[in-house]
Amino acid sequence: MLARFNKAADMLRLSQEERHRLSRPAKQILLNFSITLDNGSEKNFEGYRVIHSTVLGPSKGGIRYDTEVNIDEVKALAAWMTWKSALVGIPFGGAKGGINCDPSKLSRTELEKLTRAYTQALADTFGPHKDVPAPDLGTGPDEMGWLMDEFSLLHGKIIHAVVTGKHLYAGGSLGRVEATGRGVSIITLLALDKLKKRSTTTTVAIQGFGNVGLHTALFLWEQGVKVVAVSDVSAALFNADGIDIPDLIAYAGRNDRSIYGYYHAYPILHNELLTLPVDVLIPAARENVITAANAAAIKAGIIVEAANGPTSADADKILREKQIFVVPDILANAGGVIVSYFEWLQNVKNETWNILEVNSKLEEILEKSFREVYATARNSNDSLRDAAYLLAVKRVASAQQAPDN
Ligand SMILES: NC(=O)C1=CN([C@@H]2O[C@H](COP(=O)(O)OP(=O)(O)OC[C@H]3O[C@@H](n4cnc5c(N)ncnc54)[C@H](OP(=O)(O)O)[C@@H]3O)[C@@H](O)[C@H]2O)C=CC1
Ligand SMILES: O=C(O)CCC(=O)C(=O)O
Repeated sequence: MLARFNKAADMLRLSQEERHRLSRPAKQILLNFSITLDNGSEKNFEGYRVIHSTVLGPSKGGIRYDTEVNIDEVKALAAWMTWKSALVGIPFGGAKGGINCDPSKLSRTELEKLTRAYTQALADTFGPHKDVPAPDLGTGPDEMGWLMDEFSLLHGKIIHAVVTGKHLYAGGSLGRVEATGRGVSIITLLALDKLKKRSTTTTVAIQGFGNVGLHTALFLWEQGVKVVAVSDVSAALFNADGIDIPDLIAYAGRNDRSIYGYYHAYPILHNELLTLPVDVLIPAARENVITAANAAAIKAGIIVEAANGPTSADADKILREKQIFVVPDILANAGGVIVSYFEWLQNVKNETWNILEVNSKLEEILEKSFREVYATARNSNDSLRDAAYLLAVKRVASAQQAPDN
């Protein structure tokens, strides 16, 4: 994050003071709390919430339940949220949170206790006009619902707008569950169109088959794009004729959400997926999967970063030399936070929008943002990533310098 930020700061000729103010988080919270497990024993957890910036509005960003989450990761993810919201022009700052845990090893009751304990610890930090969490890796509508419920109990009234990504019955928005994947698919099609590479034979490989990967695969499949490879932790699968995504989703639904053992595709090695000869590679799982070690072997002409931070800074240079068209995460996966903004607006104004309204507004914002980033990159002969950072950092820096701040 810092390598990319510093490049934009150089281009904008920001002073050392401005760089510090913009790049360092406004607040970092490290939590330590325990819950009673189903077997009666106590278990201690470390939790995090980092508020990177509130310059453009209340801080906004997901909560991650994962064994690899740590304060440094959350700091980078929080800053990415600031640049993402600024880039697509929604009035939020950036934040991120997490709990170091393995959600697959916790029961539903334990996950609920964990989420409620985390919310209690952050009851003074969260708030509809202060800091508004959302789902990320390892969390979803259940966790967001428990968070909303606990926060409301602590404040003695229902407060829907404290969190987004909730179930519909708990004040969620139509279209939020699939928003990030829908956004990734919109951006992928825009990139293919721009490069005149969209055809009936366009092929895509997707790493990750969770919320983002699954919905990206589904929407691209619906548009006639051949999804030839997908993976989760348990397996990586390939079918040169294209995988029947609805059939795979149904299979995973019967198989504890795992794609392992699906019989209409061949198992391949996880690393192989990243270097397949496809038109588009979509990393939709974790950070730092495209590195200096494998970047030279990538054969896709387009990479659409659905995950946050999937490409390491030293891999960027190699991808640029190979003239791979990389759509950066802060643009590619912004669909989630955009529809989170719509959910927050509906909650604050007590409104319910229909799905056509949600999806058409989402598409409008993403198309405009893609056009802006593409034009900026062309004018300055920079990568889309440099252009996106330039636009985003400039917006936050100008707001910070404005007389009101
Ligand atoms: N949810 C959202 O709205 C947004 C998410 N993002 C980003 O998108 C990414 C994915 O998030 P999300 O889909 O919500 O998370 P989920 O927890 O829903 O899904 C993660 C997926 O990645 C898979 N995975 C994890 N590690 C690997 C690996 N090494 N190789 C292959 N697959 C792997 C998981 O497999 P398994 O199920 O087997 O564990 C799972 O299929 C993250 O970077 C997140 O920050 C960005 C914007 C918004
Ligand atoms: O929906 C949101 O508010 C944030 C989602 C998120 O964490 C992300 O975009 O990385």
